[in-house]
Amino acid sequence: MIKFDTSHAHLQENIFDYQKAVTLAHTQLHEKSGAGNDFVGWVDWPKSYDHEEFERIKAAAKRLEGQCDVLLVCGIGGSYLGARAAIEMMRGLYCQNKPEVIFIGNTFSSTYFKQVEAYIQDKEIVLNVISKSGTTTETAMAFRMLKQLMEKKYSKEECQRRILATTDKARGTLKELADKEGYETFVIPDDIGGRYSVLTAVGLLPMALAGIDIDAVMKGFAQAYEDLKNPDLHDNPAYQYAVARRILENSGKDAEMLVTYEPQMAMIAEWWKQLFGESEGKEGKGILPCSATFSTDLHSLGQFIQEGKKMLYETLLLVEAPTLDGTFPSDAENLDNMNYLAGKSLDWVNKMACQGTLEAHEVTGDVPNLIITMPDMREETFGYMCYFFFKACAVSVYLLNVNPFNQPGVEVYKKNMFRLLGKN
Ligand SMILES: O=P(O)(O)OC[C@H]1O[C@](O)(CO)[C@@H](O)[C@@H]1O
Repeated sequence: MIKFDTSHAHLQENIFDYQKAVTLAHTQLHEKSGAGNDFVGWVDWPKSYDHEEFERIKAAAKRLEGQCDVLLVCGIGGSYLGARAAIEMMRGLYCQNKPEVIFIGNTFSSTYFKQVEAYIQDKEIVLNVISKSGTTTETAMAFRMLKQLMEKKYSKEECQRRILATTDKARGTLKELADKEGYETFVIPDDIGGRYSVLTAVGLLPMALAGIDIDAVMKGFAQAYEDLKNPDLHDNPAYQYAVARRILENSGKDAEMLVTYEPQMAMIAEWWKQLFGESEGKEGKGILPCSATFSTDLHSLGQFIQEGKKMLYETLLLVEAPTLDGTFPSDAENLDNMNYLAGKSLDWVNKMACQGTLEAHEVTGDVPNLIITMPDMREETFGYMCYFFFKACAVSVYLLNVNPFNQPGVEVYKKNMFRLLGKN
């Protein structure tokens, strides 16, 4: 379903020379014998996920269908990015179906919170708070304020219907609070870290509440599990991508720019940045993950990519069939001289821009390009793509001799912040 192409990357080593190291990384993942092996629950999740909970997610979505104008999804990092990436990719950015989805609890910005608060005042709302620890400050602050707002607006029983908590199965502040208040709870599994959790309740509940067919998402996820379970590099595009990254790094590329040509995929890039950045960026190692949306950013970052320091390579995340398309109209007067495009499809123009840019960057600019192609931006493809990136990331990071499943560096800012906030 996903195709991977290195023919524009000018790799200076042979991918297949890495077979031994890849087989070892694959075995460590599947046999849970590598670094961070407490957090590899996602590897078998397409098969082993909790089917009973999955049905509860669908039931909650059905129960609340048509009852909210705005779905508030309160979380940060791995408890936020996947759900947003999924919903934006599959629904597009100006979806007219209800509910509107607003993400909150992912910033300390007072203006952001107050504007959302004012915006939802007269709207029917449902709130899904998502936090494994329950103590993440951005999320906990927003949740307290939203909870109070909802308690003013709705009865206790109605709050119990409209507030859903996704958290640890047994412990933690949020689990205790939810049980005490009588909210329905959904589980973030112990052995799946935040950035690998989008196809647990963390992402599936917001997706289902937003009207997305999560059966189809899980079908694509399971398909990827089958397609990518062979360690043979000839048969495994995710592992080819994992190796290509290391080869490009060996040739002096310190940054990987994930490029999409669809604005509704911009959050996929944000999700991908956390996945690779938190998994790989430690012990002074790693490729900096960054992103761009073309052609928009060709009018800003394009200059640097074309002629700036040769420190980066691009990974194009391309889509064969757009969700919607149209035809460019002809104009009798042609005052804007645009008639040369009359009758062409809008997506064809986007594809030609991509082709021209690839040639400009690769050939003239000497910037290697890896190409990942997906058939569309629909449910099955989303599920498939998640597993593709999970496996590619974990194996790529194992090849670097780094634990892909911890994030010790994230705690440093928190310590300083808590000291300044007077938390003991
Ligand atoms: O679900 P929680 O505990 O609120 O954590 C959210 C995010 O915070 C981090 O721990 C980093 O601070 C991420 O790894 C995680 O995805």
